Amino acid sequence: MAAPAKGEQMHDLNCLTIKELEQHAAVRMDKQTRDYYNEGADSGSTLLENIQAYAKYRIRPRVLRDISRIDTSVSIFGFRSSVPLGIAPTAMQCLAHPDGEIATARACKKAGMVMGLSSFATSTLEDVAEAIGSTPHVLQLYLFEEREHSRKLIARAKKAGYKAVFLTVDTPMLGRRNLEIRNQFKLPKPYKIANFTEDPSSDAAATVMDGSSSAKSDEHKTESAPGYHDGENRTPPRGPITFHTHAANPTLCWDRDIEWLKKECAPEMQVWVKGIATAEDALLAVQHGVDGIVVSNHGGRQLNGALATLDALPEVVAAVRGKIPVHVDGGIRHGTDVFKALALGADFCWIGRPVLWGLAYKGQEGVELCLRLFSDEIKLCMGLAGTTKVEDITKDYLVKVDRSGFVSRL
Ligand SMILES: Cc1cc2nc3c(=O)[nH]c(=O)nc-3n(C[C@H](O)[C@H](O)[C@H](O)COP(=O)(O)O)c2cc1C
Ligand SMILES: O=C(O)C(=O)c1ccccc1
Repeated sequence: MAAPAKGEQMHDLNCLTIKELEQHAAVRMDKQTRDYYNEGADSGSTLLENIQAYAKYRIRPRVLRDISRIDTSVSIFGFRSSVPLGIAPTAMQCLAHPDGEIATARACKKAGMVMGLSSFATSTLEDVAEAIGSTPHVLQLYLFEEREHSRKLIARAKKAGYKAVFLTVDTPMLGRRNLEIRNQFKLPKPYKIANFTEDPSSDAAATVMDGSSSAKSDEHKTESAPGYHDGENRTPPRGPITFHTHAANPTLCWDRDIEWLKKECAPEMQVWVKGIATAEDALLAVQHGVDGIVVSNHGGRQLNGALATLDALPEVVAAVRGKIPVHVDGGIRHGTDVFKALALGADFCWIGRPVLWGLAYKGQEGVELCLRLFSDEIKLCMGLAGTTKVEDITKDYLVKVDRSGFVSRL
């Protein structure tokens, strides 16, 4: 770390960009972790397009506007977030660094940024809540077919002060990730899927703890059938029952499940849906009274061939018409990406992999660096584009460049 001269910012001269952070992380992670974190589903084209979509837009900078006071902050969950950017929930952060989600929580607290915690975290939701203190935190939820697991998790989250539940809706089946399959990905000892270990008799705990096929899988086959809600006595997937089988819930549907979740979460926690990609589903989300939407394709890890999230964003924004907040994640690697997403109508953005790379690079310090790089870039972009307030970032600041180089106003 270079010592800052007066009035200068602190830089890590070995790591000045998120691209460099990715490169440092790549050589520090073992192959299984690197592949699990970085890959997308199938050929990975949606993962790539999430990133490339940002290059289709260019900024129209305005000048001579006195940008000496730039305010990058926004209100979210009754809190003033330092930037319009939060940390998306990603599973098993202890694979990147032993401090895992706790390091991420501490870095978020320092930066004044909201954190999403995965249901499949390697730290308990209570420990993460304690580490982040009064900075808002939300719990990502996979609604299990065994409702009791979800009910317990929701009750714990309420007690620990989580502001919202983000129901992940893009995993009715798990996307095909070929490197994960080839590596026979398993959570190495001593790490645990921390939120499900308290009740060793439960299916989820028994199967997520070691990720392997065991005597429990046979029990699961017979016991879990009543967990399906369509009345059919279907057989759960064959083969090893792992936490992957539990994350994917093919029975999820709007009427029954959103109503159930809203009742369970009220009044303390909001209910958001994460993984909306169309105007039709955005309208359904509004009709079902959810509190907010995250336009997401799970970082290109689910349906490969799905639209890049930045390309899905405008139709969602148009459909929602300001009735509820619309957030976006996927492929955000620069401050200018955040600016472009906001200009296209997003209220807030989230980053997934860059935080994992920060963790792998230097634990909490690496996450702090990641968040600082984004914050500095957002401020610089706003200033150079001629904006001093986040609310002022509108589509007037963007043009779209098509493949032949033709530039059009939005
Ligand atoms: C390694 C990894 C694990 C993830 N785990 C979860 C998860 O447990 N729950 C969830 O809803 N999304 C999960 N996501 C998706 C992220 O929340 C987010 O949508 C995505 O990472 C955003 O794309 P980005 O990585 O390009 O920023 C995961 C993503 C990655 C890369
Ligand atoms: O890897 C993922 O993208 C993910 O969401 C997940 C997390 C834990 C278990 C299964 C899937």
